[in-house]
Amino acid sequence: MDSHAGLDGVLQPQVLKLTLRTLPSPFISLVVIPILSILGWYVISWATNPLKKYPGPFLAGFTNWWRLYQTRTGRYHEIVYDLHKKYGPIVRIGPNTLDLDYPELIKTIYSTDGKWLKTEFYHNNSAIVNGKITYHIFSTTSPTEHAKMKRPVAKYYSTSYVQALEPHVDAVLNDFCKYVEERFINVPGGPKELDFGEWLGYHAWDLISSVTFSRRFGYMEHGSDFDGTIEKAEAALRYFQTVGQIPILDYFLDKNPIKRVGPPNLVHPARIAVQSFVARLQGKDENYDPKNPDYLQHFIDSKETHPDLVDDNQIISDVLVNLLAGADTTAIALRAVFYYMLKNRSVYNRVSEEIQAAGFDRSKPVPYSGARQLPYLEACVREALRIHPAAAMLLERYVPAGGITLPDGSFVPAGTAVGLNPWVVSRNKSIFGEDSDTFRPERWLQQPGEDDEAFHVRMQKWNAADLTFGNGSRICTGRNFAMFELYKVCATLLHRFEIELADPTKEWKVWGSWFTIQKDVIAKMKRVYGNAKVRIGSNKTIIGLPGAGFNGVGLHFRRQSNLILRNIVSSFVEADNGDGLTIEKSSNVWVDHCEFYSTLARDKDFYDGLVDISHGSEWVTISHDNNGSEDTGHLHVTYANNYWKDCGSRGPLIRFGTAHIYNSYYENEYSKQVGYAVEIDNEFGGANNTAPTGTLTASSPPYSYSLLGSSNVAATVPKEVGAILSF
Ligand code: HEM
Repeated sequence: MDSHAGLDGVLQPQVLKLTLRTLPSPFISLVVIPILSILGWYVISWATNPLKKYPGPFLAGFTNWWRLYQTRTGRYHEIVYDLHKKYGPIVRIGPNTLDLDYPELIKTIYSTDGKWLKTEFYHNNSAIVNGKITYHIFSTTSPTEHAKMKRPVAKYYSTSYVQALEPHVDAVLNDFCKYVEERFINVPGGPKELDFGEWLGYHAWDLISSVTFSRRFGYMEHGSDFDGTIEKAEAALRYFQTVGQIPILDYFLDKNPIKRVGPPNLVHPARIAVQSFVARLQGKDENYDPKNPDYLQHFIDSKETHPDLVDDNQIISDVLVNLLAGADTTAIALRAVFYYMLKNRSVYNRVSEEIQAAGFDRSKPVPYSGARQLPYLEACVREALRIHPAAAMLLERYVPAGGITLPDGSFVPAGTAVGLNPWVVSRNKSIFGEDSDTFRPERWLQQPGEDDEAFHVRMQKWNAADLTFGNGSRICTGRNFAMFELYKVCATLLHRFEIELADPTKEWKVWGSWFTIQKDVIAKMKRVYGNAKVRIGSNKTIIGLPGAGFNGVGLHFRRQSNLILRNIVSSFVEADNGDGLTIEKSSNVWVDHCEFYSTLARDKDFYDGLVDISHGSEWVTISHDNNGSEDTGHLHVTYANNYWKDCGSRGPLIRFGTAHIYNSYYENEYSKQVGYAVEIDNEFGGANNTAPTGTLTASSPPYSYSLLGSSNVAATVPKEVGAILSF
């Protein structure tokens, strides 16, 4: 007892001290305890979470920061695909999120019944309008709101409306070809490398703006992302995919009222959208031709048909979604098709042969109706979209009330975020075969020994597993337009050009998460010309419909008589095939309203002549033609109302003949050849006619003709020449 009492006496103050010490210091109460509580909460949530049974990265079971971090690697698509290889068809990629690889669930999860709602992942794709967060057709998660936005405009994305956009697509595609030829092909020293991938992007942006408001952003013309919009759009995508993993971050970063650090504003597209809308309403939109409808006009019309649903803000929103959803996606798809074709030379050769054999008119873009008749091209496009889908992240949906039992028999409760990732499902080996990681277009064709029925059933199964454009009520609105663009652009470029990768051993670079953006597709292009001499017999009339012509095909009229050639465009005939038109030992020829051209960038003998009249040809008339001729034969030739521009030499060279040249305009001519000439009422663009004077007089020709007066020639003739006739 004593000793006890003694101990009490000694120890008591120390116990008191210890008790005081264990009272929480500010550090403990402000830091340690909250951390421990949070950790405890995490552990309890983890331990009690019904998704605990599913495999996946350890950290992903605790926090969405795991997947947020993965979006910053640029390899998100590959990381998730590898996880499926490791864990099987179900991978837990967040505490409440499952990434599934069950193609048979596509119809259920991406249904049209409005029960499987998009998650808040999509929400940060929104803006504050009049102080309120406003979602658009892509980002709204409410089925009611979505239906209200989609109903007024859905029909304008149907095949028939899309096909009516073909003139826009043709015009942009023609200019794409022109720019590429001028800047990278017909250049001193021959073709040079171009960043083909970037150019496909410029094309996609200019095209989507053209079909949306009949005005191009101008990236092709500038040959660069001159206003930074393409880069900003990529930055906005990076924000979207990253912040989407923890949606609440958007309220702090973008939607806070103090300082916005959200995605960059796309000022230029927004400004043009508003300008075009206002000009259109005022009837002052000079870019718009009512004969060629565009989406802006459709959206304005939708306000008339659905005044209760569409207001001006909705129209601007529809325009902007078109631009932002329809540019990068189609650019990625185009790059994928070309890259894989160019990497696999046998595929490239086969698809090129198919297109060349189809006999399309080389002077125009391939019509969509023709491009859709090419089975191997279709196989290439589908295979490229399969192996490189533009969107490669989970298309998240909430499991509705009642939950879902997965094919492995496990149960997933309501409220879980689930979905499939197009990148993963399109490589599913049970659907696409053991070689699903390989680009092999042939898989889309009927196989030897596979009857029609079996092929049909296989394609149905593959189509059902196709998530390239999403599925169900939230399927991509622009998919018909995207496919229209893909077929036309691929067919046209393969038809007009021979394309190869600058370094076939080099891989492209892909930065992937929500979109799989590619860089470094550097190529070399050459123009594909017809490569033939075509002989024409006597008594023929060849008249071109508007735009018709021959590229690289030399027409030969030899030892014949009576030929009329009108309204034809002839270009780039290499010397081996003669000239654009060669007339030898022939008589009675009328060439009218034709255009002949090649380029000054190549040696003058590479393409040789344009129109060559020689070996005693007789009674030839060249009228209303654009560009040049050479080597006039020693009999009678009339040149009336022609426009020669930038001819390198011999424009024309009159060695032996008698030429009557009048009402003709020579601009930038470099002809140094001599001959004999009596010229009347011509315009030499400031230069002098130094040819020795001949003996012809104004009344010598055995026909009547009228003169414009030399001072009127320059202003009049260029407008009246060339293949401008319509029949
Ligand atoms: C190859 C090109 C394209 C691809 C691969 C593509 C892909 C997709 C995907 C996967 C979705 C569904 C997203 C989800 O469910 O989470 C989607 C939605 C959408 N896409 Fe596309 N897209 C393409 C071109 C276009 C074009 C050209 C337009 C417009 C002209 C467009 C407009 C839209 C819109 C408005 C949505 C939202 C639809 C809705 O929720 O009702 N897309 N796209």
